[in-house]
Amino acid sequence: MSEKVKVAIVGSTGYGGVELIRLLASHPLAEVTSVISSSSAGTPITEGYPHLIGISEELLDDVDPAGIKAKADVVFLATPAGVAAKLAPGLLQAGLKIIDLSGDFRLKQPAVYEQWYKKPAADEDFLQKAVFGLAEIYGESVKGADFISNPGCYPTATLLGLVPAVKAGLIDPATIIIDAKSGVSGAGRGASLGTHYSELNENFKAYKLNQHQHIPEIEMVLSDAADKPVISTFSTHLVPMTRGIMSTMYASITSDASVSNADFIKLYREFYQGRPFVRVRPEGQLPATKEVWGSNYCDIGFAVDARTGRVTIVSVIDNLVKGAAGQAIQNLNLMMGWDETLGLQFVPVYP
Ligand SMILES: NC(=O)C1=CN([C@@H]2O[C@H](COP(=O)(O)OP(=O)(O)OC[C@H]3O[C@@H](n4cnc5c(N)ncnc54)[C@H](OP(=O)(O)O)[C@@H]3O)[C@@H](O)[C@H]2O)C=CC1
Ligand SMILES: CC(=O)N[C@@H](CCC(=O)OP(=O)(O)O)C(=O)O
Repeated sequence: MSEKVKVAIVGSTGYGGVELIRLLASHPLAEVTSVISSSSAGTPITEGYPHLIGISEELLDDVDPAGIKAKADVVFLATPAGVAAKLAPGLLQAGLKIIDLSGDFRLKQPAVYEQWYKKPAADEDFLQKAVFGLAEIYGESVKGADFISNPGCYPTATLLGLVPAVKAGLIDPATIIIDAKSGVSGAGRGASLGTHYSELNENFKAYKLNQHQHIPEIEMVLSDAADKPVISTFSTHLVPMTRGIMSTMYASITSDASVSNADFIKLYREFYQGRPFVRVRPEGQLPATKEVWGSNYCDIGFAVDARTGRVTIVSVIDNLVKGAAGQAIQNLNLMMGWDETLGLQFVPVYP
């Protein structure tokens, strides 16, 4: 029996971090050997997260590259924007493999990162080294990579819903409008005015319109798929629920001939053949967030409107699983040359 790969998590006390602990607890080939905190080293993680009693009893470790290397082979960075940019070079130099869940290494041009994230970008050499880990689109470059940048939650739902149609030229990329909604865990565990109960409950609000930091990430991949520059409108909304993202996307169909839902379904099923985490819904069935809750699935459905010549594409994920920790473990599996479904073969929690 081979030894398990040892994994450390920086930012383990955040929502992405505890979701990694939850999922890795049943991974057959990986084990969490260090949970790390910049503010609570020396205390048990179960103090803040009693649901982990009996699962993660280790005391929280300091953020120290040499100490991490002594305990682990791979490190997940589940930290706020700006932290991984500073930490990753030292961790790579210490010989660790990295999977970064933040936005710090997704955009390849420092000026673009600084424009949208309003923070200094990572060193350009390291930006170029990091592989963008959207496995269903860039799987070949993810396999065996040492440094993976996990895609954002909204871009994951959005890009899996759009790339096949853009690549095939079935929709006009210039007409794409993306209307996305997220549950509040997408904002992390920290309390804020906009996310506390009385601001959120029985409320539904748009935020960061035309300013969201995921806009350049979405445009980067759409431009790659279209093989020409694409810009699009991307609007985000906060929904009073804990988990889930729904991306509803509108675009004009390019073909003069009548294109049907069945044509989209066929195209997407062929595109995602052999990709276990994308489920293309049958004719007339649109996915809902609860149908992927707690799972690594992205479910996609279509509604072609012959009257307007447009298609509406609906794509849903659980932001903490396929949008963060689950996708990061999928990337760990590919990094290590394992089956990409290891430790992720669970059924959505329903109802
Ligand atoms: N929530 C989601 O659905 C998704 C989140 N992401 C991204 O993943 C990352 C983590 O998100 P999330 O877990 O929600 O965020 P949280 O705010 O819940 O957690 C972030 C954690 O980072 C740690 N941290 C803060 N500052 C530092 C620092 N200077 N050095 C080391 N650790 C630090 C904190 O723990 P401590 O004080 O103990 O160190 C904190 O618990 C973010 O970049 C986020 O944008 C990506 C996709 C989806
Ligand atoms: C609901 C909510 O607030 N969601 C966050 C998602 C942040 C995120 O995941 O940020 P990075 O991918 O850039 O790390 C937001 O819209 O900013």
